[in-house]
Amino acid sequence: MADLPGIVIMGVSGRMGQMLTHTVLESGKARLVGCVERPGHPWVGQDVRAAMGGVPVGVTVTDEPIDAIAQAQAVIDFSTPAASVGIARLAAQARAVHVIGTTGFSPEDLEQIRLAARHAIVVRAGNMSLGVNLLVQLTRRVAAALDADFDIEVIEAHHRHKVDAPSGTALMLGQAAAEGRGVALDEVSERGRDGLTGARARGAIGFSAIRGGDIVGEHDVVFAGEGERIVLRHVATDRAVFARGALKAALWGQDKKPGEYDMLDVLGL
Ligand SMILES: NC(=O)C1=CN([C@@H]2O[C@H](COP(=O)(O)OP(=O)(O)OC[C@H]3O[C@@H](n4cnc5c(N)ncnc54)[C@H](O)[C@@H]3O)[C@@H](O)[C@H]2O)C=CC1
Ligand SMILES: O=C(O)C1=N[C@H](C(=O)O)C[C@H](O)C1
Repeated sequence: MADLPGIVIMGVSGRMGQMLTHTVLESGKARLVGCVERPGHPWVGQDVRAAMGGVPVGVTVTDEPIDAIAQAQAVIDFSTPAASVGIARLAAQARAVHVIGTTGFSPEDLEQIRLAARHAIVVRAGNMSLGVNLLVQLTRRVAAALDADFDIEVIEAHHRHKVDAPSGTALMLGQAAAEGRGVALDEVSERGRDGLTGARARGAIGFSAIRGGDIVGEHDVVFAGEGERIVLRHVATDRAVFARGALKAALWGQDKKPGEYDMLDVLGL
């Protein structure tokens, strides 16, 4: 047991943090060595599983990520962009694999993560599920096979608490569609249509977002032509799919060289 990789979970009280805690504790493949929450959170100072209403496991939630990460081989981080950028620096110093599931990064944030990955193994993906990463590859292939007579739209739906849009997954899918088509996403992306928008631009890749209730995560990539339509769809019904992918990434990263990787690397897709 002592030789299994030690994992720290960032944002442990969150929807993903709690799912990750169960996944790591029950995996038999890794040890839970630390749990981090933001300063002032009521879980800080409590045993993580007791805070979740279960039997204590001997891991106390801390708001001091440095101490936790110093004894870990990997940090699994589904928190906020600001927290993840800070942790990227600490994980790099500690030479711990940093698995980043957080979404909603600005270009400046991504540059900070890229700099940290010069010294550390970073695995970052807007979606860690096997199904979505397969969908990314399918999207790239379909977009490469069709020309701009087929309009591409990415539609996503998430729970009412989600704070960023388009979702990280929608951006991955849009990026794959753009790559398949041989264009730069920034130049063709159409977001937030409202009012007299004018007709759709040929070659645009559109994004729209639904927010409501407890939807875990649903993504459609629509290729709409004259007289026919192809719809590629992924529906997540359980956050365990993201947590399993994140743990897989943490284990996969143990023997890799510093650099920025994604789930396509981890899954070999
Ligand atoms: N890549 C993927 O497969 C997935 C990514 N996500 C992303 O993961 C992120 C988190 O999602 P949820 O768990 O639903 O959100 P959440 O809001 O339930 O959890 C975030 C947690 O991070 C904590 N946090 C904030 N600042 C912190 C700090 N400085 N130090 C430590 N903890 C801190 C919050 O207190 C909260 O408990 C979002 O960006 C979401 O889009 C979510 C699901 C799957
Ligand atoms: O916030 C979420 O919940 C999710 N976020 C990720 C995203 O932004 O795509 C992944 C998943 O869809 C759930």
